[in-house]
Amino acid sequence: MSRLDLQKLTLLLALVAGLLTFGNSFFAGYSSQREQLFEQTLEANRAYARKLADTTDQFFLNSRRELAYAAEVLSTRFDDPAARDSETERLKLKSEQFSRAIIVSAAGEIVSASPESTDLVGLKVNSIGATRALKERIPQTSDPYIATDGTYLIAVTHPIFAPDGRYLGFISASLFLRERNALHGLLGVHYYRDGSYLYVVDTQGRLIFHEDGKRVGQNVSSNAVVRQVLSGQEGSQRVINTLGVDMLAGFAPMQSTGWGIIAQRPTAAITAKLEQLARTTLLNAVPFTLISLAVFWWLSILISRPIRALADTAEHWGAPEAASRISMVNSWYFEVSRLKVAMLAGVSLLQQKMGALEAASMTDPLTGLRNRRGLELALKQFDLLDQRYAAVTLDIDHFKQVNDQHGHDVGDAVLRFLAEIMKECSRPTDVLCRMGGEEFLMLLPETDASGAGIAAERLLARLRQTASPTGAPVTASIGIACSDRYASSDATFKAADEALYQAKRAGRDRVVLASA
Ligand SMILES: Nc1nc2c(ncn2[C@@H]2O[C@H](COP(=O)(O)OP(=O)(O)OP(=O)(O)O)[C@@H](O)[C@H]2O)c(=O)[nH]1
Repeated sequence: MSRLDLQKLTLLLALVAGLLTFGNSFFAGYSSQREQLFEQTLEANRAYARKLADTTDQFFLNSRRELAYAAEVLSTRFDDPAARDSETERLKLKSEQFSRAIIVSAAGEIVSASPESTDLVGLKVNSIGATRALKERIPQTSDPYIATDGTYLIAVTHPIFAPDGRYLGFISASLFLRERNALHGLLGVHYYRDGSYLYVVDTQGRLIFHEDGKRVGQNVSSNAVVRQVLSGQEGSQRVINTLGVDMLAGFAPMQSTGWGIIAQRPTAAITAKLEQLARTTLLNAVPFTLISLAVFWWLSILISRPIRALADTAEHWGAPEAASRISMVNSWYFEVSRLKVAMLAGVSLLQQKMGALEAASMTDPLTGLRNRRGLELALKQFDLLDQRYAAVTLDIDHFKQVNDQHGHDVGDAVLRFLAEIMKECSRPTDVLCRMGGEEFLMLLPETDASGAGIAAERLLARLRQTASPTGAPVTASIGIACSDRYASSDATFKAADEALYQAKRAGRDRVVLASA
């Protein structure tokens, strides 16, 4: 598996951060919108239930007034069949509010009915509603009951009294609950087609009105909302309905009858709407997300590029061009510029140390002159530049005696002393080496035999004139050979050595030029 680099890492971090932020705000927005919608729906349903309760109350008030008027008319004409039929007819047909209108005598006999087709006239009433009306003799709106002819209804009744106070009977207008009735006109048109509906319960919690006509008559008093509205409360509540559906219900009681009106909307309808909204929001967010990703990607490249460039140079710190490669990195932000400065310092330190080590490996520790490795490097450079040189070999005379007479330390000091004299008597371009023991070699570039001879004589003269660490001057013998006369550097050195040997044999303290 490839290792994660900074660019991928920054991109990944940006992605994770972006997703978390987006997810967080998305879900926070979603939840708060849902709560808000729930509250709005609950309040709308409460207000709607209230409005319908008021409208329905008004309907029953008006109905009572109508009946009161009819009772007034009939108080003096109760015995007139035409008058009775005229009132039932008016109530049933002209108002078109009621399913049926009847007049019942004080003896409990139906004396007029509209529509006439019902053929009720002459029947004795025995239903709960009629019995109660006959007994209580007051205007009232009944709870639902099954009428004498088996119809499930509610009835608005008004007693009829003669002017002398004699009870004559009552007039009744009824709504057939299992048929289309005035309540449908008042309540039936609901505003949503998403499972929202409303229903009306009587004081016992039985359904008087429901969009599903088959449920009329069913007792739903176990419903928490029904219990509240029947206790006279108005309000709203999230509730699981009798069929197990999660609903947002608003409810209001009716003043005139004590019934309750409940308007409700399925919670799922709102959630579905919100989910649609969420999908749209997500889809709308796609282009923005893509643009953000592209920007993040571009930024991650910008941020990681200098770090990567620095990391690449780190693999080649030892290389001579490392410093210049690091310098070229575009350190456009603070951290990278700090890192770059630190790396440059590190590289320079490393190269110094490496240079020092390299120099040490080519230097004779006692004298500070080049050793054999140093000589080889110098020869390579001469070869590269095709440079000729004069090889000057030098050996201290009777050095053994120095050691013997003055001790090894003084011998060392004499070797250092000679090295200093060699440096003083040479040019910066001359290559000065200690070949081992008390043997030295000088390469004088672009110098011919006579030039080298003059330089060697000058050095010997200087030695003769200067007191060495022994307290007295030391002398040396020198052999010279010029490279242009020999096939190789080895041959040149060999020739110079032979010349030195001749100088020793000839009595030392002298210069001998190799005879090629
Ligand atoms: N103090 C000191 N002595 C060294 C060092 N290297 C070699 N020698 C001594 O140098 C002496 C070289 O002596 P020889 O090669 O016999 O020659 P010489 O005495 O210089 O005599 P000629 O060369 O013939 O003039 C030896 O005694 C070595 O011990 C060194 O690094 N320090």
